[in-house]
Amino acid sequence: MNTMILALPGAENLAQTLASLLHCPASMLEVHRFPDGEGLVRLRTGVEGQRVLLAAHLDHPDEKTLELLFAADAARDLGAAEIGLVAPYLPYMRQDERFRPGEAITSRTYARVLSATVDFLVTVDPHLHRMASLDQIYTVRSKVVAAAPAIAQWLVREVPQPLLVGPDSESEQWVADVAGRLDVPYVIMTKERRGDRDVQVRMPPGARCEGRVPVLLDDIASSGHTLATAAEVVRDAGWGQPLCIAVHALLDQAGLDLLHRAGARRIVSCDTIPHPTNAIALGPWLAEGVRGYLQD
Ligand SMILES: O=P(O)(O)OC[C@H]1O[C@@H](O)[C@H](O)[C@@H]1O
Repeated sequence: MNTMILALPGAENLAQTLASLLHCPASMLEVHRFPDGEGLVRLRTGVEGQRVLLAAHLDHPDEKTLELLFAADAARDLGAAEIGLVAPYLPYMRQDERFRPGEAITSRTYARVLSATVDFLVTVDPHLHRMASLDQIYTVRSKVVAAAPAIAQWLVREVPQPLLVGPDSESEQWVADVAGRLDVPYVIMTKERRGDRDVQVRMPPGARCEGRVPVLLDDIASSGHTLATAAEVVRDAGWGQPLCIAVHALLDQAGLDLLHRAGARRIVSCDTIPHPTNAIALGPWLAEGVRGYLQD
C-alpha cells in the first residue's frame, strides 16, 4: 500500500521530515476560514487506496482538533485505505481523573474521539501518570516513541558531567531512563501543586550534586512554574544554575521569562511542538515508530 503524509497547518516541517525519512510524498492540508470562524479543509491530492499519515502538532488542541477530525473524515470519504496520526505531543493527558466533583475526565473523552477518527497513532512520551499505557483509554493501535535516547545523545554532546534532576515523582520515569543511558546519578524532588501557577518543590534530604551540572528534566513545561520553582530550589541548594530540558515545550514568553528569572542557564526542548527552545530533533525516532505500521 502506498503511504502519503498529510500535514495539518503548522506541521509542514514535521511532514517534510517524515516524508524524506520514510521516502513518501507529503501534501499540505488547505484550510479556509469563513468570516464567522468556521473552517473548511481541502485535500490537494488524491488519497484513494492509500495509507494517509496525518502529521499534526496538537498544542492548543481546542483550535486544532476539529481540523484534524475534518481532514481524517475527508480522507476516509475520499477513499483512503488507512489513516494514521503522527502527533508528537498528545494533548489532554493530564486530566485523567475527576479531581473535583462534576469535572470531565477529558483524557478519556479525547481518547474516544481520536480513536473513532484514526486507525493508529504515533506519539512521544504521553503524560502517563496514573495510567500504565495508552491502551487503557485509546482503542486504536498506538506506538509511544521515547524521547530519552535523543535527550541522552544531546547531553553527551553538550554537558560533560550532568546530574539529572526530576522536579516531581511523575518525572522519574523519564529522568531514570535518560540517567540510565548516560550512567549518571539522578535526584527526584517532591512537588505539591496548589494551583495552575502555584507549586512547591522540595529537595530530598541528603541529595548531593558533587560538582556536576544540574539538569532539570520534565515531560511538559506549560506555565513553567514547575521547572522555575525547581530551578530556584537547585540554586538555593548551592548547585549553581540548572539547564532545563522539557520534552514538550508548551510555555509562552511569560513562562520562558519566569525560567530565566529563576536562574535557568539554558532552556531546551524536543521538537514535539515548534518552539524557540527546540534543540533536540526527534524526526528519526518518530519515523522509526511509524515504520512499524508500514508493513504492507
Ligand atoms: O508547572 P507547569 O509548567 O505549568 O506544568 C508542567 C508540569 O505539570 C505536570 O503535569 C507535568 O508533568 C509538569 O511537571
